Amino acid sequence: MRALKQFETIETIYEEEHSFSSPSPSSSSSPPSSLHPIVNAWSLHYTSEPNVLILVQGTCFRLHQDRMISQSSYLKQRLMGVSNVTISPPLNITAETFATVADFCYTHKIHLTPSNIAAIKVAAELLGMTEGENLCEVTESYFERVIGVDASLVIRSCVTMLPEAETTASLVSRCIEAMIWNGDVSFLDDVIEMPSQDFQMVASYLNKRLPNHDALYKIIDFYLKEIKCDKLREEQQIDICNNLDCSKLSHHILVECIQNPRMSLKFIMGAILMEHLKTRDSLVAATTTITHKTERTSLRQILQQDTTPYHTTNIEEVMDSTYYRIQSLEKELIDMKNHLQHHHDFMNGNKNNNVLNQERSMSFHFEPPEDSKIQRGGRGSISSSSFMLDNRITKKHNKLEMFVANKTSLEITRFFPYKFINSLKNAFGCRIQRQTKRSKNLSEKSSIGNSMNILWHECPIQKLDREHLLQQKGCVIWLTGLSGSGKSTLACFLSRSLHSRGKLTYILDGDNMRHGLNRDLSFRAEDRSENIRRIGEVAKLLADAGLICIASLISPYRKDRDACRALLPNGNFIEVFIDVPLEVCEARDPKGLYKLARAGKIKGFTGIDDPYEPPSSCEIVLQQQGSECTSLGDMTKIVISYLDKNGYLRA
Ligand SMILES: Nc1ncnc2c1ncn2[C@@H]1O[C@H](COP(=O)(O)OS(=O)(=O)O)[C@@H](OP(=O)(O)O)[C@H]1O
Ligand SMILES: Nc1ncnc2c1ncn2[C@@H]1O[C@H](COP(=O)(O)OP(=O)(O)O)[C@@H](O)[C@H]1O
Repeated sequence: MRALKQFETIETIYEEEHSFSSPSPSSSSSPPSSLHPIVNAWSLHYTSEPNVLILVQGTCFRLHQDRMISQSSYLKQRLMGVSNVTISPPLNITAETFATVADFCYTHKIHLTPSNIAAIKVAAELLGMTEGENLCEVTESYFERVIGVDASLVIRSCVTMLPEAETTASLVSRCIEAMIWNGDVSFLDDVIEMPSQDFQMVASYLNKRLPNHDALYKIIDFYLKEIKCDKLREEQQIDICNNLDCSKLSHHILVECIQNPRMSLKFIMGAILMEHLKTRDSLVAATTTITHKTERTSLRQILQQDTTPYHTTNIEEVMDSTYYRIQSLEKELIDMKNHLQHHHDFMNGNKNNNVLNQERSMSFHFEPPEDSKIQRGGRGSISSSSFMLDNRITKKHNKLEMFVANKTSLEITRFFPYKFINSLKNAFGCRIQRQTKRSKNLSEKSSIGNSMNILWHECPIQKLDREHLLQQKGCVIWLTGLSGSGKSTLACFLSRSLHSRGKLTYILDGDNMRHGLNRDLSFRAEDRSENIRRIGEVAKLLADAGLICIASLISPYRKDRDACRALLPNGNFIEVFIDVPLEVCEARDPKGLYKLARAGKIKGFTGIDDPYEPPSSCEIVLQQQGSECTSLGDMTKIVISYLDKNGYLRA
């Protein structure tokens, strides 16, 4: 193919065709003038007039049919037996782009840039330019090269060409993929501009392209967070989340997903199952000696296998507990025998007449109670099915019987020492699980921190019992944010509102705690960590007491907050980020501290010369609405409705 530069005489044979079909002549405009000389030169050289009209978004192009159909399968099909064709939306090609493409059809030269590549590539794909010199290939090879060096520019032009940019050649997802490889996250600015249906499409392409979905999770989470999930319909949110494949997420991201309130419930369920299967696989891998395991395992088999270790653990616990109960029974029986022996000897003064050494007296028979003082019954009593204490022990002709028969129940309790009764209560009265725990703890003396040989003491009244009493679930609402963001104020609002619903709360305010428990701590990083750790520990106790504990402190470092979260059972730590910009907090400056910090009179002030690390994923984010602060009433409602929905306000 000869370049048209070589033509010496060029006449203008190109002309606008105002009468060409729709739209009306008034809406037509001229194609770029650079195309005129090229078409003219071609006409002169081959002595053939332009013989087709192509109308592109209001602009008429008079061109040579053979030039166009030799390169474009779309035009070849459309121009069959006709001499005019209209290219209009939804075919997303502008007149300017078409002129460049037409130019290429004549000259096989094209000037590609990061800003025009998307439009030209899309046009080439839509027009099926895979014939002849092949604009599809030319643009493809340029695109591949340019995204390696300038993907941030390219993606901008690609996003404006959505959805075609994605449907024709996956341009946006390929840019994102390239940028992920280069560690460049500036594409997030472009992502946020996408309408949800475009984002959904790009995410679905990324789903297929990316071998690991950690980055895709971050992109989806960012999108859901920034556009605020509540602006999406539930199905849209589900569709977006469905682009994540749990099996392609690494462990820590999977765990993060499960706890992420922005993820759809369906996705979280899938993630939990995947986490469970992964854990199971690791366990199986660690324990099994089978090396050739090629056959597929059915879900039924998996579940059956899973229940086996569970049952084994249960059986072990019950056996532990039974063993402990037998041991303590034996011990108490020996004690009881010794005490009876002792009293018997004492009363009779006859050490040789030892009834308890006779075979018969080894078994105790307690008569059915007439007015029993301690009976089988509720928690705290001797709850064995076989022990009933009466004020008479029947052992005819035995002096012991007479002695006992004359005693009041109080004396009987003296006679059977408290320790014995308490031990019997322990041996019989406590629930198996609790007993098991205690039996373990008894044998496991630990060293914690600087303390040696310390035991954990279990009490039969536990968190669930207290929660039942209070009709609420013990938890920690952890308010974090800059100084002046409104933590203390919101804590009071929450406490008051919950109080009026009959719920028991307690506030741990950073400022207040520094007046007492934490008075020895400064604002250096390590002291802040210690401050947060201590408050976390106290909060944990309050939650265990069944209270709704509201901790309100800057807690600027993510790892410290995460450490507090880890202290509590899952779901008991509700992190609330009061996301108020520094400028707003600084303008409020209720204590004048920002002013002092700016003047350098306070060093290491959060937000000024000490960092604040916002939560990367927390249960609730309370953000400004545009330039307006969310009202305290609304913030309170958001938190309380979270508590309500998640069952914290009932036992
Ligand atoms: N250097 C520095 N940085 C931040 N804050 C400072 C500082 N010095 C004093 N204050 C005042 O102390 C309050 C913060 O205490 P906290 O215990 O919440 O802080 S932290 O969680 O240990 O970071 C904080 O109170 P709030 O305004 O309630 O947050 C400040 O008033
Ligand atoms: N949602 C809100 N809108 C407007 N002002 C608020 C809001 N929340 C708190 N404030 C005001 O901001 C200032 C700082 O609030 P405070 O609760 O002391 O913050 P923190 O405990 O985070 O330092 C107070 O004067 C308070 O009245």
